[in-house]
Amino acid sequence: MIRFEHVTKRYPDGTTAVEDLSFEVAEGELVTLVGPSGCGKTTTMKMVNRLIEPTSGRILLGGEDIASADPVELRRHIGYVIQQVGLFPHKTVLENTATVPQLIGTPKAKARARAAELLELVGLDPAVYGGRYPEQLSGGQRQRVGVARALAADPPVLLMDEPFGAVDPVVRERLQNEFLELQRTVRKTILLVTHDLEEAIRLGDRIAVYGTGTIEQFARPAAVLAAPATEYVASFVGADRGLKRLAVTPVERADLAGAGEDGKAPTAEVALGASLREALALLLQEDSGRIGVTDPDSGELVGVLTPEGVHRALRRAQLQEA
Ligand SMILES: Nc1ncnc2c1ncn2[C@@H]1O[C@H](COP(=O)(O)OP(=O)(O)OP(=O)(O)O)[C@@H](O)[C@H]1O
Repeated sequence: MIRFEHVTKRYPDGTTAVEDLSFEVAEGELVTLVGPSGCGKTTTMKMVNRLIEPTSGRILLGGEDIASADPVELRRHIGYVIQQVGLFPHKTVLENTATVPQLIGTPKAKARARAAELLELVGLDPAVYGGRYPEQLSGGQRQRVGVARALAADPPVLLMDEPFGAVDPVVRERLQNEFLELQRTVRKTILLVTHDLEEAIRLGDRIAVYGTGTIEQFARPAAVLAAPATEYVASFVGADRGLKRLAVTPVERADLAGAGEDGKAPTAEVALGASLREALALLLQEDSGRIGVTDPDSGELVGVLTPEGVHRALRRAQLQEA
């Protein structure tokens, strides 16, 4: 869907921001770009909607070279979410969200109805928040409006630059979870920039770990944690990658013990597919040392997870990635 072919960007002062970059984001995939400050993440992203033009190489969107597209037309198909959100201060939340559809000619009533739906989707009741101005919202709520606004024109592609950067860690984690939930429904092709490895791991279907101006490793989060491609990536992911792996390893049936072996129904539950981290957090609060695991579709109990199960799951993940 988005394809970089040998893309280099050199700024007029001679700074090489990215060099010979080649990678691809599949349709409906969420790829996170992670790396230290100044490594070229934002430059990479801004070349996709032509806010920055590459020096050499080309970028294809749905098979078409974007260099031959009209930049304004191009940007209509690409939602853009930035950390400072960039809401219009003198417009209400509803008006802000309806801006792009109206710009592209959607009748006002229809644009507003769609905006209300989207606000609902990102967890803001339009009846409560629709009439407010941005300054009357918390940072997290503004961030959600930013996401709703980017989705309003229903673009197939979303670019997100540190979209959850401006909020505290607790709100951030909640927004990330909500966003993943949302992505399950909307299935956009997303390029998301972050300097936070945890965020990259939690959100990305695949991660691009940047060194200076180049991608050191492009792989699934679990693979980056299990087998860092270079010394640099190993030091970037750090010594606690065993713990980070909890966040990317799902609870599977094979990890479970039979339900009701001791006749007592578990008092806490997670669904199959939840992360081990989530499961372990619950497990640590349970005196019984076990939690129930349910089928995400039917809600039925399919087994229980114990500390041994967590251990088994981690071993399984290690073996799979080895
Ligand atoms: N207009 C410009 N002119 C010259 N150099 C630039 C320009 N914009 C960015 N750079 C340089 O290009 C490099 C990559 O910048 P970029 O903004 O892409 O990094 P980043 O990884 O997004 O960083 P951060 O996480 O701090 O936002 C940096 O060395 C930066 O100083």
